[in-house]
Amino acid sequence: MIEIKNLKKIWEDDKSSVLEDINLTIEDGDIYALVGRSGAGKSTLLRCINGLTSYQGGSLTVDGCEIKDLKDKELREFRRRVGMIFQHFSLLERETVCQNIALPMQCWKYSKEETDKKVKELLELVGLTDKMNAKPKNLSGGQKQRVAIARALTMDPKILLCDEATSALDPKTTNSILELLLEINQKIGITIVIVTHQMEVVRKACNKACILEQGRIADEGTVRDIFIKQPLSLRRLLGEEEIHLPPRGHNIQIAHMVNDIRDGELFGKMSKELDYVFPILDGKIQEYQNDSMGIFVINVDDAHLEMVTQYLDEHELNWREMTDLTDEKKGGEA
Ligand SMILES: Nc1ncnc2c1ncn2[C@@H]1O[C@H](COP(=O)(O)OP(=O)(O)OP(=O)(O)O)[C@@H](O)[C@H]1O
Repeated sequence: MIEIKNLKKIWEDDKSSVLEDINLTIEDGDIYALVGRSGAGKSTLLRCINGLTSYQGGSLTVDGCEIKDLKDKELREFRRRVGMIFQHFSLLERETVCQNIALPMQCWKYSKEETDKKVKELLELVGLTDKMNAKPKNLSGGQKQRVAIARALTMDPKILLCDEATSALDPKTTNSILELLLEINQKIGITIVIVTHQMEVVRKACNKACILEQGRIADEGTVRDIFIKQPLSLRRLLGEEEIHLPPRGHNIQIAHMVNDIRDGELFGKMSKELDYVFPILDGKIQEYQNDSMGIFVINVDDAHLEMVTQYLDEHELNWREMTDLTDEKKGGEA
């Protein structure tokens, strides 16, 4: 378990604060997303977790062990158990796939026999057995990331840190890498922490997330709750300011998990029961780990606002009025 309490980090050079009062818990087996705008402090927080950068206040423990108290040798030992992958894969171009994967075991002086056995297992896990003798320059981006994942798993880490690991990949390849990460998470129970700016990565792969804004946690919780409640921080991140809505009436956004809708077609039923026809301005279904979420925007006139919002509350549907990003009515918090 990774426990972070009141964490504070200041850059030494200019004494600027980059992380302030960070509190979060990442349970064993979580796939946890750290999201936020560029410069919010995501990579810095990730680097605090594996001791690549220090922190000045608060506490960061991994399985009860305070990272900033670790001496050099202990820190090296700790890092063996934390794998890391990056956006640009960081492979050695002159070495083959096999040699790249074997690298950490060679550094730690494992026997050739043990190394070969492990590399073979990992090649199978990441689906690259047929590319074992290829050089990175002859691999696609997705294949390179598979090699990097295999290399990160050689020392049987308990934690895998992913820093924008799918940002350089096309959507289809991103999906295949996410499927691999989910498979690894389920097969070996590894905890995965993902820094990303890709919301589809958060929705498809992660069970929990934290939104960082200027070095502070703006929102934190299960991915399902964050996306269904659509907090201000998420909308700022999604750039909702740019959506143009009708100036008349009330634009109500409704979010629900598809599995939660038991009574068939939601809006037809609502319109019939309320005897009120309203326009649906926008609607999309987004894929989540084990479900899909419907997000719709309807426009309601003044006279029917109370009736509609009461209906939504009674049916425990998450809704909010899309006014501006700071002042809004909200329901469905239950
Ligand atoms: N060594 C450093 N010294 C001083 N400031 C730094 C240093 N490294 C990073 N920063 C600053 O700290 C802030 C957070 O950086 P960080 O890389 O953690 O952000 P991020 O959320 O990961 O951003 P991005 O999504 O662009 O990678 C930024 O303002 C950055 O300029």
